[in-house]
Amino acid sequence: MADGSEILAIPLQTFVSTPDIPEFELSFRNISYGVKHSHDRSHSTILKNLSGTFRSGRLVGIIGPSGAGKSTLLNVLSGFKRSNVTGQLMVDGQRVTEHRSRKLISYTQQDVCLWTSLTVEESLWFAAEFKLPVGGHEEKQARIQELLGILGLEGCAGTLVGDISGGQAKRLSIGVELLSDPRVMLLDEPTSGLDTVAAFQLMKHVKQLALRGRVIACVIHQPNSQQLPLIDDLYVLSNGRRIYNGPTTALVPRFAEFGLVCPVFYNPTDYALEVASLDQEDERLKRLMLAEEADSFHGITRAAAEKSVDGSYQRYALSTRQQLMVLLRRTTTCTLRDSFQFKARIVINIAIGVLISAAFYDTGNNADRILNNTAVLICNLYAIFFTSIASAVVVYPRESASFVLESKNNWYSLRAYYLAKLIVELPTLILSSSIFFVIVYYFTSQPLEWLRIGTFALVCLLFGWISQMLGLLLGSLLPMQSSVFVSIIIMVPASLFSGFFVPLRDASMLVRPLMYVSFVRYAFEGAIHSIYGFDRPDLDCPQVFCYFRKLQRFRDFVSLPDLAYGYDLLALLAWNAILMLAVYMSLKRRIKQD
Ligand SMILES: Nc1ncnc2c1ncn2[C@@H]1O[C@H](COP(=O)(O)OP(=O)(O)OP(=O)(O)O)[C@@H](O)[C@H]1O
Repeated sequence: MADGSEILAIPLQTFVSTPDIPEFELSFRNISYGVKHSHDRSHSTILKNLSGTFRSGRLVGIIGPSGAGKSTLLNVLSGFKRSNVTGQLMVDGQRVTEHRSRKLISYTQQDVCLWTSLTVEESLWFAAEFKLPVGGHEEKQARIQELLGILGLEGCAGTLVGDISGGQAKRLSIGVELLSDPRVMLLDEPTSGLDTVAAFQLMKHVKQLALRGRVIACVIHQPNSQQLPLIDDLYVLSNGRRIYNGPTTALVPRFAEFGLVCPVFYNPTDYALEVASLDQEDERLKRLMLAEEADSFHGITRAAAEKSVDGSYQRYALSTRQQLMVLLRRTTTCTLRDSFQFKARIVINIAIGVLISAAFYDTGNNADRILNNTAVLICNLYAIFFTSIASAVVVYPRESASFVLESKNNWYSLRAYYLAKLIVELPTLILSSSIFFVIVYYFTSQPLEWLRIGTFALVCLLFGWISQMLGLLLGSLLPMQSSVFVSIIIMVPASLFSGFFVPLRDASMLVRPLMYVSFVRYAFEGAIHSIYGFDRPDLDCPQVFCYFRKLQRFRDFVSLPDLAYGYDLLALLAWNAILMLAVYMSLKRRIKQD
């Protein structure tokens, strides 16, 4: 890859200037967006009646003070924010509906959301598989190589995304969007966090993409004197209102018309930021805003507002089955490569299994230690719960952010993603918990009968799946810190009403309903049935007298109804179904959420 000195020496004329997309214009009219504050139910308008035009082949810089609404504008134009938005989006004067805009416009957010266990080239490959339905292997390979060249990523093509620099990651996230060849690219602060050389290098690549005939608009915090010549047009925002939309070179004279005179030798964008930061009551600024608003009404025709270019629309490039196959391949690659979490889960399961076995060694057939053996069963459930929920809660928030972004950019459907997720999670759960299960079952001397092993394993599996789903639900709803906290809190009432601490028969009328919904109770009861039900013969008694030698006494003691294993399974299955549906709904809500 070129170093900084080379880049700075590249004259602008060397950029590719032949557009490969016919000329067009993206315009938006009267865009307003408001939010309702949840704390005091007040309402504020973030974007106020914004209009503007971005032309293909030109690089547009969106600037404004912090909080002016730059990111919000990109979110609205890209369709990422849809509720509480009014206004129109048009291509060449024809209205574009929401679905169509998703196809035309790609949006690269400020935070890079990439799969760190894939290499740069693999990231582009998987994106190509999702986005380019037609074309064989060679064609995709050629497109990827071309993109690696355009974005200056050839040197790190084989490097894991987790190991590349911030600038390379930003270029890769642009490349990933470029694969589908969007006509409009919106970039939110692509240069943030980069040094001046890397920022210029990136802007140079972006400029080249614009020159190929796309509309490219990017939020830039403060373009420096190197970057400024690359920016053809500016869109300046002040407190959610437009104060300029036009060629960079015409900004200073335009402001001067309103008595806002840019000092000589001043960077015009610095001055634009100063103007945008003026008191909103400043007469010159008010006049400028009014004039801009009046200008923005020009050019909109009734015909333009009524026509639509939606036409036939296919949201995804692949069928659901094809999406599922690519998702499974990607997840498997990432899981195998980033095996730390999986290995850690196995090691933790073995360690806890050994600890429980040491503490309750050989209790299984001893009538005198039957209460200890009951503790083995509940400890077993706790271990499964925490190891299953913890991995989901810790890992999922990051993964779900990537999923939301890819889903909003129409890579694949929620259905395909969710199915792939479930298919990958199940063997992980089975493998990690069966190691633990075998250790504890054998060393605590539980009965070696297939019926009991099978029924107990089934209870553990269903309980583990509930824990995993609960982890995914929390991970998709809450930030990591909160979900870890909530996952621990949930276990307190769930175990209190498990029937281990307070048997159902002793529970007060107030507590009973809670026991009937506690998934830990059904798992615990199912485990007791497996181990002590199904007409198990009397236990060994190493003492002179063991009260619980006769197992019916123990079953009465724990108020275990006869023949209830099936009900326990049904209850666990119902919990699983509810949680799986809840995870699906919460992911659906995440995609729709602004
Ligand atoms: N969902 C929301 N709820 C409440 N306020 C919001 C919401 N979204 C945006 N805002 C407010 O809208 C304003 C504009 O936010 P936005 O992120 O678009 O600003 P920006 O110009 O991109 O700022 P910066 O340069 O600091 O990133 C801010 O005052 C922000 O607090």
